Amino acid sequence: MLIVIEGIDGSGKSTTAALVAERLNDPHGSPVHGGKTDIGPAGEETVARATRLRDLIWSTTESGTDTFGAAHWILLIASWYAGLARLRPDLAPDHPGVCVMDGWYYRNIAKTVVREPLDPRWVESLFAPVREPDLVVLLDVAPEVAWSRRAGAADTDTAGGFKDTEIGRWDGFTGPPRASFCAYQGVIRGQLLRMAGERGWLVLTPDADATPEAIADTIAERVRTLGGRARTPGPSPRALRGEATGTGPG
Ligand SMILES: Nc1ncnc2c1ncn2[C@@H]1O[C@H](COP(=O)(O)OP(=O)(O)OP(=O)(O)O)[C@@H](O)[C@H]1O
Ligand SMILES: Cc1cn([C@H]2C[C@H](O)[C@@H](COP(=O)(O)O)O2)c(=O)[nH]c1=O
Repeated sequence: MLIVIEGIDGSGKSTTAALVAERLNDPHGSPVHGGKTDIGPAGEETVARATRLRDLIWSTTESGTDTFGAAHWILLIASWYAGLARLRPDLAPDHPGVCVMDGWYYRNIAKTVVREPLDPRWVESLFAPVREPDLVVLLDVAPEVAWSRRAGAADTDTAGGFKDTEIGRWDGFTGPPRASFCAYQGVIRGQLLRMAGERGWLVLTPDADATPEAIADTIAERVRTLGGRARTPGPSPRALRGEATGTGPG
């Protein structure tokens, strides 16, 4: 079973995903908590190739503007996910265990269609080889909340821990870092909510003071409810996800 925690930058995806994995029992072994950049077990040559691609996407120094363009980036990212689907046994469609991923490619699609007027159907089609999760949980956190957690509430003039791309510098947002982050991430949040509606994700809108543990408890409970049914013939995982759409703690 593949569970994905999605949300804007800094919304708490990795914190929550780790806690959800801790809370789930799995007869096939311990639930795995993973990140999209984890390669998994592989030979030296494969690891070297994957590392080069990963660094090209996530570890290269990004200048203040996007030199290469949204199509370039999304093609690289689609290439990463196509390979990952084959490298990571826990992401294989027939893997019996539970994997909780912090983030998937959805945020990349959102950023791409915000950046340039590319055909959204073409952008989405690039990810056709990638496994569809059994459940996607959108942590619908306000950008102001995400900013204050990471950068500090009073810190408006420095970028805190956020990258230029997260502050919207590639997307024409030029103001002080906090204002730019909130404006840009507000647009991305809107795109993610649109995708949630179209794809039947579970949308959680936690109170700003909801603890990660409380949020993880809610998600784990929802997964337990879905888990048994998702493995039995009958309603498709998509139908089950649609059934689960709603709001959560807070
Ligand atoms: N419910 C919460 N309440 C308070 N702080 C939280 C909560 N969830 C996460 N945090 C804190 O917010 C910050 C960002 O969380 P985290 O790194 O999990 O977000 P993320 O969505 O994975 O970020 P990124 O998009 O950069 O990968 C961290 O400092 C984390 O400890
Ligand atoms: C299309 C597009 C791509 N990127 C690129 C540049 C960054 O290296 C990574 C960041 O990905 P993450 O999953 O959000 O960490 O993707 C981007 O930042 N914005 C875009 O619109």
